[in-house]
Amino acid sequence: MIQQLIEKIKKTKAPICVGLDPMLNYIPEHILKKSYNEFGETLEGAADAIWQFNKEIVDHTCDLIPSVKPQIAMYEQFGIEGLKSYQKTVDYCQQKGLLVIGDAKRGDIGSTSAAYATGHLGKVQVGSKTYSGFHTDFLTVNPYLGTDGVKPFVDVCNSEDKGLFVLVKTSNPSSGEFQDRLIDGRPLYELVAEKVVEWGDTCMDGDYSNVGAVVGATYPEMSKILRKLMPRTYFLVPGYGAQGGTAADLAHCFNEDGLGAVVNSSRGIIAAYRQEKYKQFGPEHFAEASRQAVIDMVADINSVL
Ligand SMILES: O=C(O)c1cc(=O)[nH]c(=O)n1[C@@H]1O[C@H](COP(=O)(O)O)[C@@H](O)[C@H]1O
Repeated sequence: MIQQLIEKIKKTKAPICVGLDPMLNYIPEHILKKSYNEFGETLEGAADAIWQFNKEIVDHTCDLIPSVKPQIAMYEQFGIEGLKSYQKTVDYCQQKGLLVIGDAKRGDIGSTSAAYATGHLGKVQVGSKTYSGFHTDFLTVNPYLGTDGVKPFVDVCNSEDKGLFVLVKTSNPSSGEFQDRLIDGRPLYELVAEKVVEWGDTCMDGDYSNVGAVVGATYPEMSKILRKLMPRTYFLVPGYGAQGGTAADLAHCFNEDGLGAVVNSSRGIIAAYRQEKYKQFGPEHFAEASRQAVIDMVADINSVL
């Protein structure tokens, strides 16, 4: 699966994914009004609004990008109706030729992880039939429970040709509370990185592994070390844009071949029309503002490669 992502990155010259993290307060009034008129101010109305919003952004950016990353929490907050919009978004993006990184950060004891892996990446058996639940191409995984919590995801990657991004060093301000703690003189994120390499060795797809790592753009010194520790691991790099990460901070996440990382921006793209820089588009043309923000992000990142 990682080779499919690499092919699309090479074709678009855009090592990015657009984070589809819709919040109602980013959604322009005209979309909200239409959905509320049809479904009322209900969970169904909200779910319809986030779907319409996503669809327009995808329509305006899909020719420029290789991948998207819907964050499931943004959908789950609207219950089942929200999850239906998550599913519709995944289907639509895949129809448009995009690879979908499901951001669900799952991980549990082995048997429960196996069910998560089945639901998000694999196939479930129902009597004589099999079905794909959310059928995303990649999934973010929390490694806190250790190898037996991660292995079921790796197994599904091998049987279904899917991919993972395992949290190694996250972008948030408190990430160091646990991740930077020294164990036998070494930070925990390095030990997790070594495990990710070990898990990934069983799941190679060409030069890179289908088991990738999440490495935040907000900790550039650490990404430099991690890039060396994990030469054949693809990085999903969140934290660019809204969280303060810059192109200069990203340079170390890439290998010398210009590959090795896919940079996410969510609010910076989907809510671009609210930024001073893109205000001229106005809320009616929010998706055109997103398109321009994608063009600017790609140019910015390519300038450091
Ligand atoms: O796994 C992730 O994608 C993730 C890991 C991390 O360390 N930091 C992080 O921000 N994310 C996600 O990346 C997205 C960042 O959104 P923006 O800050 O709006 O670009 C959100 O969906 C986060 O949940």
